[in-house]
Amino acid sequence: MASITLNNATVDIPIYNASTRSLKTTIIKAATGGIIASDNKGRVIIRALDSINLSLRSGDRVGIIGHNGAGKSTMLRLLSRIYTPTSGTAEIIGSIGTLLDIGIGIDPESTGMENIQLRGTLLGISDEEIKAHTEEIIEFSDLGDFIHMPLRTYSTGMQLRLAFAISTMVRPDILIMDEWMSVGDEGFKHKAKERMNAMVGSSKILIVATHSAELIQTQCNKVIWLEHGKIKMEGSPEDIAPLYFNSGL
Ligand SMILES: Nc1ncnc2c1ncn2[C@@H]1O[C@H](COP(=O)(O)OP(=O)(O)OP(=O)(O)O)[C@@H](O)[C@H]1O
Repeated sequence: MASITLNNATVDIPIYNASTRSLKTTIIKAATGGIIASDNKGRVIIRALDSINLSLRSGDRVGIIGHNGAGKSTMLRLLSRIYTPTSGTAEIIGSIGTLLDIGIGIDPESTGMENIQLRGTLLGISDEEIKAHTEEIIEFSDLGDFIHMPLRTYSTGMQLRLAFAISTMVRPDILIMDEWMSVGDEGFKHKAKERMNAMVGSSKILIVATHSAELIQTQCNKVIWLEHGKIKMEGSPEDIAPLYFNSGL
């Protein structure tokens, strides 16, 4: 079973080096971004998500759309448990896998082998699971003996191959992605697509933030349209996508 329940979930990001005084003149709301405000202690905050109510169940394949700064990445971070709500609640049941910033946690001075361990640990994967997948990651990334060399000796494409192979080693209940990942040269792209499809196919809930109408039409059965940190509309791709993509945003 996998489920996500957000109840009036709000995410405020405190900004420590901004002054509230200069904001008093900013009456007109910016066209993009969350709401700039001050909290009850007078500190400047950005309300990136504002009172979100959401209920997702197994079988939901959700596309999150919205203009720049609407709150999509913040939503992905909240659903990945990177952020906790400032107020309201987020109940997330099921194992979570993310394909966000796949290069994070990759150390250029460490070897490929060491990076499998480092990045795997950062993704919350147990030592046993990392060990069980190591051979398969080496084979999939096609790095041969380079796996024993420091990452700074890899080309960008080689680094991406390894990062991708590590990030896709597990099959989570809830898969959270920032756009569709396309990595490597033509040969690798094909393999990577198959592996992505397998990961997406076995996930119970898929959440992808995207600016692509095609991705929404082909992969999603639900769309959430965010604007200034709030849900503006929620519904089927057939209903929501034309409204959003034809709105000139
Ligand atoms: N680390 C941060 N510090 C301060 N403000 C932030 C931070 N991250 C996001 N914000 C603010 O939160 C709001 C939502 O940002 P978010 O990155 O979630 O938007 P987005 O919809 O993913 O945008 P984009 O399509 O441009 O990536 C914006 O107003 C942004 O200024």
